[in-house]
Amino acid sequence: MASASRATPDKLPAWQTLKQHADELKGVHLKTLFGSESSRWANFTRHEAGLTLDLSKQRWDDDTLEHLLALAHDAGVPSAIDALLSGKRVNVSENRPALHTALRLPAEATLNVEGEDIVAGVQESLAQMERLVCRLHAGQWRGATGKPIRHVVNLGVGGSDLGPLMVTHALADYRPENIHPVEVHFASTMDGSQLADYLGRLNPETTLFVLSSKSFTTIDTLSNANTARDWLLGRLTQHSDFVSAPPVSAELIVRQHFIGVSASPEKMSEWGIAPDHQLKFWEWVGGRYSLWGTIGLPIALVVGMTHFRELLAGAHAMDRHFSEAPMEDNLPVLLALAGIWNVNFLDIRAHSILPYDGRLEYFAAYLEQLEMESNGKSVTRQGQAVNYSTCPVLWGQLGPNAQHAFYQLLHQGTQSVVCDFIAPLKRYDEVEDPDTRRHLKAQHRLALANCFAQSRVLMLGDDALDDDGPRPEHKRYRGNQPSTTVLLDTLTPATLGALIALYEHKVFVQAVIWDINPFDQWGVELGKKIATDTQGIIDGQGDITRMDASSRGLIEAFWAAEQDG
Ligand SMILES: O=P(O)(O)OC[C@H]1O[C@](O)(CO)[C@@H](O)[C@@H]1O
Repeated sequence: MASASRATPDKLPAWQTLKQHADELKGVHLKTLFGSESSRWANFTRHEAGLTLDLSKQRWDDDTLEHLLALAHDAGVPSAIDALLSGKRVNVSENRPALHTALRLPAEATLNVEGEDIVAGVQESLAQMERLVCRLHAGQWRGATGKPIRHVVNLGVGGSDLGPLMVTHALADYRPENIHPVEVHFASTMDGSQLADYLGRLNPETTLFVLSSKSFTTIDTLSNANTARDWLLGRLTQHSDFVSAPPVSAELIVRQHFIGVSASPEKMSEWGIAPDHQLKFWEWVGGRYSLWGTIGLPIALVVGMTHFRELLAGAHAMDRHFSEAPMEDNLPVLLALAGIWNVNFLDIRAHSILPYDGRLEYFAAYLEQLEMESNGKSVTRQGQAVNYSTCPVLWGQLGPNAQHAFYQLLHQGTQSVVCDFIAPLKRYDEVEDPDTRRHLKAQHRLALANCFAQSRVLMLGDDALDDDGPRPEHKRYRGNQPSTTVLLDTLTPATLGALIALYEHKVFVQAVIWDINPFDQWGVELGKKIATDTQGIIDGQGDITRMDASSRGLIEAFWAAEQDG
């Protein structure tokens, strides 16, 4: 990481140069940039690890990129990349490394961190996960009444939910054949509504819960876990209409129906998870960076270990590129610099993520945590308030659906938004029936046509039309909205791994330039504490008169509703 004494980015010479350069470029429309540079596609597009990154529709030119690269250099990006990948304590507020990249190193690699090679431990944790996956896929994992497990419900939230949820959905086509069928589900919300749905329709005899929580203290997950345990105990320790088998002991139920995944084995044991059903990981893996290890158990259950390892290999290919490629060809660095340019120099602080592939339905939700929990910070690594913007507001959903929802604002709203379009070049080759394949391939072409059309209209506005006849103001498009397009050669475990790693490293490079720590999340702590106090007051154990009028009114409304029955 950059040295503790480095200047904040706004004090670096390249920052001032960029400010002046932005003043010159601000009045230049994107269509003009394209008009004057026929080589934009070649200049601003790079291909790596099955991904094509097209940055040509950013509102920048060759000089901009040169100045941004100087900024990255002055901010110490190359040495920060080394520090990250070699296991230096880059997470300064928690005084530990951030070694998610170690989770995807090849088995034969070594990585010495503070005198210890950590690769062997990582491989052993993957091997333990593989043993559990094999038992489930062989139908050998039996519930307390002796029936093979058919349903696995992941109970986790944030990084213990979003990554596995996103990847299992994206790679559902990669389910291995000829295995005992195990369906994977996710329940995250503390209100219990997702879990209640599963409890209403799953058979307790054949359902296994994975308690996924790095800290094993997250109330959302623990409250779901307690509900699940009571549901199992209620159904399986006594005779019921629902369960045919004779009652079994509570101990056996907890043993056979729960796996724990956490960095705290003590807390898993306290909760009652059997030691051989505990999958561990390390404090040096951040929650939102944890899908690559044992938190990825639901992924391995859906796609099998072979595909899971391909996911890791794809991410590792991006890690190597990140580590070795010169900055001007380095995809994560370039993606990060485009973001810095938009946020800090063009004042564009809204960012939309728009995949044109239904399999990437949860990608935006995943990135919302990755980017905003990492870089939604306003103090430097030395604890001083920043006087420049950091992470933009980031949101998104499937592009084709968003076209019918919020694209109106992108095209004619009052503020600039930068968009990331994401799509695979090839799709549906594996569909066996020729007629269905032909139809689906036509739908893929339709989706790509829309994807390419939208970024073009956002760029050119009215000029996307050949006919520029007079039209009323409400039908005008100003264009000039920047965008990035990421094309996957095809969506595979490997290219998905590379895509996720691309964004992880982008976030890191931006954090280095902004001089903030992307690996902590102190901003979520106060809310948790006040929620505990508020729960006490709701339960009648605290002093409501200490509260503000609004919060008091809300609690009293709840009490009144409870009394009404
Ligand atoms: O895995 P855990 O410890 O349950 O935490 C879940 C999530 O909660 C957070 O700590 C935020 O509250 C995230 O950073 C994390 O991914």
